[in-house]
Amino acid sequence: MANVKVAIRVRPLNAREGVDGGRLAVQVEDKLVRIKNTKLDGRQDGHGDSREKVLEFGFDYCYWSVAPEEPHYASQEEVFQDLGVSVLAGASEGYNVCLFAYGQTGTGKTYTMMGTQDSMGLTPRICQGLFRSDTTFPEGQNSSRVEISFLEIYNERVRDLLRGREQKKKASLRVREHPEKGPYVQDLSQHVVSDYKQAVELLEEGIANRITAATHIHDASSRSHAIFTIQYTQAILENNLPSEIVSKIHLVDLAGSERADPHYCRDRLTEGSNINKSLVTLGIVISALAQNSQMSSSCQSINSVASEGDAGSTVGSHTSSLSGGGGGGGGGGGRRHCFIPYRDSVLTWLLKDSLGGNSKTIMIATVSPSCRSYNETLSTLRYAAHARNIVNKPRVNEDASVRLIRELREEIDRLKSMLLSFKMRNPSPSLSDERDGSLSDMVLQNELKVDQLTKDWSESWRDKKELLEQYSVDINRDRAGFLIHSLLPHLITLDRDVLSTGVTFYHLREGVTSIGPQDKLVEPQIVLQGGATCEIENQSGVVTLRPLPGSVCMVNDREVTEPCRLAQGSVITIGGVHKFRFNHPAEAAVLRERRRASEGALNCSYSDLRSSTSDPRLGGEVVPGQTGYCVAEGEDPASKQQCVEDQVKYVEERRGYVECLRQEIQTEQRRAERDLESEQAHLRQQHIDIQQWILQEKQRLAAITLEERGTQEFGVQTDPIPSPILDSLLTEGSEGSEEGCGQTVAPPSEVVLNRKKVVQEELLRHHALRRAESRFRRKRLHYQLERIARKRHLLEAKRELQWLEKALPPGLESPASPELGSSSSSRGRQPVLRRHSFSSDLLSRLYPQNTPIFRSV
Ligand SMILES: Nc1ncnc2c1ncn2[C@@H]1O[C@H](COP(=O)(O)OP(=O)(O)OP(=O)(O)O)[C@@H](O)[C@H]1O
Repeated sequence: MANVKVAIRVRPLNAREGVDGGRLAVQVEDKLVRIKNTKLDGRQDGHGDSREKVLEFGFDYCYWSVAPEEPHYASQEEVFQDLGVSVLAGASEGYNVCLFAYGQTGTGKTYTMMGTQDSMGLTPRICQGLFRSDTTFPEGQNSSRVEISFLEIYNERVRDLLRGREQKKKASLRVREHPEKGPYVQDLSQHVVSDYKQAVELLEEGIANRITAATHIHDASSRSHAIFTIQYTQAILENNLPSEIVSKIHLVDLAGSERADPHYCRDRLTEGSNINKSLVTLGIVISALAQNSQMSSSCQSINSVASEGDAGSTVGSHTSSLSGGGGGGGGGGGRRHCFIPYRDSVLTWLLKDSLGGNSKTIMIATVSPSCRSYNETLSTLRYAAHARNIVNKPRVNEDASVRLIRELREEIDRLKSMLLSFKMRNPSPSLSDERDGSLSDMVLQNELKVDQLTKDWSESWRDKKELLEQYSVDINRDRAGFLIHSLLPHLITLDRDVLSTGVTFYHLREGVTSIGPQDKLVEPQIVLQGGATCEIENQSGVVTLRPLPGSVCMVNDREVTEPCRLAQGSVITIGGVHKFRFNHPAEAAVLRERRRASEGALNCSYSDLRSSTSDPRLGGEVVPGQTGYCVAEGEDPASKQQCVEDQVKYVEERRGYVECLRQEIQTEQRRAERDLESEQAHLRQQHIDIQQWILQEKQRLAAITLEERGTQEFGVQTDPIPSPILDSLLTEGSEGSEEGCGQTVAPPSEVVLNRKKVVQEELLRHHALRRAESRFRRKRLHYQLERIARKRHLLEAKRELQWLEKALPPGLESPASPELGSSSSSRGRQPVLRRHSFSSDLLSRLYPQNTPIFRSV
């Protein structure tokens, strides 16, 4: 439980207030604020007027910021040292914290919360403090993440202040309520920041987007309530127990309350009435909460009344006016708890947790010292006095498992000390044995439980952390999308279900990742519905898919029955329904580098060369016969030599690669031909088998028919019976039986039954043959398409090689491949080639020697 802390800050007199001598109505002394009604000065004290001449209010902090030369002047730094530091302390302990500035328009809310160019306010100072607080824990034992969002509530609508320019005028965002996390703004942009500079840039961007306008009192009055939220997540390792605590810091700059002026334009009046409406709701909420808190704790109520002294009665009367008399008097007269109308305004709804909920809350009420603002200042002080009575229930936002482990550890300590004191009091073993034993058992049990829980939690934590380390999420500020980077090979689900909306990533770590249904004996790492099973092995970056018996696996729509190496971008289908895209970030990086290199070689050719050789101002060394190489300005001969060597090495590698592709195409072609031939032979054999079987069956049927009909003369054909003949046999048999049926109803004869069976069998065999034929045709087409794709790949590689060879210095070029022709060395001038930066080490790991890109299946 924690009361809302309240601070009062008195700003300097402004030009308007200073004209009539600048009479002051407010005084500050330590934690007391006195307000004097100067209108009563001329009258006899108290006579004929029930109003108090001087009212006194007690607060947690009072800041006098009227004139810097005064001894008790409170600067921005002093305010930060009290309020900002306690915000940071609360956040670092894992509490939600809210700091909000309330006050009449022009009294210094924005100055206090945001500050000016020369005088930083609380918000930027708190951001600064957040990025400094990493030193609280020993090195390497904690890490933190800071996410920022910034919104304004204008005319009861929520706008995202960090949505980029093009979306500035877009419709308002919706406020929703999560059953556990409470109210939140749907689609509000969150921005991960890693240093103070980024945080302040966001703050400035939001402030620039905020709606301000000139009013009679203030030239740049904020016309909206602004909520700057920092989500601060800390990962901590304490007593070997890793944990994560999350704290939300709301820094709120409310719009100023003001009296409606009929001379304002309609927009200004609507704004004003909305501002006032939400502030009145805030007042009612504060008042009702204060009343509830007082009822709940009579003790607290007495304390607060005592500390407020005379002001208590004033506050009490004001409560009823704010709450519309709904909750009875402020002194705890009502029996039932008041209803808190959080939802009556967007502001109170969003600040629900900060007011009476899970948050440590500080209110800073800003006032003018001038006697001209007596009424507004008094109203602000009463408002603030109410807020002081609100009791919140802040709790550390940590994982339930961590809390349980900590509580169990505390319990163990308690039991151990009980055991110790028991032993000390009963030194005789006979007396203490029983009790001692049960206590020891409890300690032991709890210790075992804690050990297990700590182990489980640490493992799951490590897994999660490892996973997070491999990913980085980039939420793009100005555009709608966001990007997830991962360094490990991974699968992304391609869901067929149109109603599925999530995206799932599966990391393929070093070793074997098993994929299959949950009901397997050993639970697979990737669980799929249905009977689909396979394994994917990642061995030093080489990822291989291994289908398991009884499951159909396809890679790029081609069925695989043997282990198959996966390449970047492959589409895998497991069990016909589960589709994934395979990504290999390291391989993709190498491929991108290659592409860039070949594009670079193509692009930076003759134009570079021409300029480097013809324009001496460029400073490139022009060597007759060797023009165009490594013409980076001022490069020394050694690095040029190195550059040329690199180029030669790269060309060699590419040549090997082209050769490897060519061989692979030939091997694949031979394999495909062999495969198709054997399949064709199989088909042929199948066809012959069917024919032979038909012949046998025909003969068998003829024999049975003859046997059955005895002397009846039925002609038996001796040539092979194709399917239509069997059909006619069946018809013949049927006709025969129909004839019989014309006279007597007899069961079908054995011949008829046999014929039917044979016909069915024949149909089945023909159907199987047709299926095998169409499979064969598909396979042939597939091989053709694959060959085309391989050839295209080879062509691209050859073209790249051609360019690279052309770029080699004369004398250095190795003999070009016969297919490429002799074009490379015959050209007069050579194109410029830049140095390539990819690692050949990585390349050889990803593409080990003799590993074909298209793996045979
Ligand atoms: N403590 C202070 N010291 C110096 N100047 C101050 C102080 N407080 C406020 N001011 C000045 O008073 C003027 C009004 O302040 P500010 O804009 O912060 O008021 P506000 O309460 O946010 O007004 P509104 O509610 O209309 O937005 C500004 O020019 C600001 O620089």
